[in-house]
Amino acid sequence: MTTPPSLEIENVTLSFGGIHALDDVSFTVEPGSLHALIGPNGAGKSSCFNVICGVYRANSGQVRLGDTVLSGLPAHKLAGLGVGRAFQNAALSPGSTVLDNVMLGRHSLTKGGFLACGLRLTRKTERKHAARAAEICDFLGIGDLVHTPVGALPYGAIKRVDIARALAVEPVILLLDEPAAGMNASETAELASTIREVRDELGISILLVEHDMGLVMGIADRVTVLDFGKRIADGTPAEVQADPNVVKAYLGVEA
Ligand SMILES: Nc1ncnc2c1ncn2[C@@H]1O[C@H](COP(=O)(O)OP(=O)(O)OP(=O)(O)O)[C@@H](O)[C@H]1O
Repeated sequence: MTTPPSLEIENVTLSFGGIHALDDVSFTVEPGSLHALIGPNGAGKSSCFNVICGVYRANSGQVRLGDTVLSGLPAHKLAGLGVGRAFQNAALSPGSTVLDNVMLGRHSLTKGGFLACGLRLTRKTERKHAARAAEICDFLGIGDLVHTPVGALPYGAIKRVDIARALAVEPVILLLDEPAAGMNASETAELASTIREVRDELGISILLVEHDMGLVMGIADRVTVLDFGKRIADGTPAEVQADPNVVKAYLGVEA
């Protein structure tokens, strides 16, 4: 297993009119680690996620994966560079099967993509990609659902399909935006152990953007905390939990 490159977020600033969504934010996702980005409502987590995956362009600062500068690249280029991402509102095709949705993630791995290749994609190649997509579904515990339309699945399974699609690009880093949003307690606990397995068994670095401090504290190696667009803490889960600035940001009171 080769060591993945680190993801560097360096002095990133993002404004919407007069609102500083991100104010000089820096942190590093170390190779093979599970790094959580947390903060209260409006702290800037989604803005940061969107800057990293090319949806928003930062006013200043840089995002790098190893030596590759990601800032300024369009979102669709990132998959080919080893960045997999799953969104808060899984943008899946509900009428298509689980396997067909996950196969869309294989798109970036074929020269020019499936659409460009059209009929030139050989059956053998397609079978190879379908087998890998099914293997990823097995890994995520949805292997028995590959022929089920996504629209017929319970919410927890839909989120897994979205993660499977992100893993189908064979990423070196997986970006997860509030994957537990809308899940019940047992779905959240199962998801937490799956995320841990992605790190431990696949060796993929993970950036987990999450509102819920409770979820990340048990699984993250390192935690960055944002509040009002600023980085207010960065450390191990125990360090940030004991940080008075973090307690104040979450509870609105001095520790
Ligand atoms: N597209 C936008 N246009 C204008 N302001 C925005 C936009 N997106 C975010 N903001 C503002 O930027 C700030 C950070 O918002 P962001 O959604 O990144 O926070 P968040 O930490 O993800 O919050 P939540 O946990 O509520 O999703 C907020 O003040 C928000 O109102």
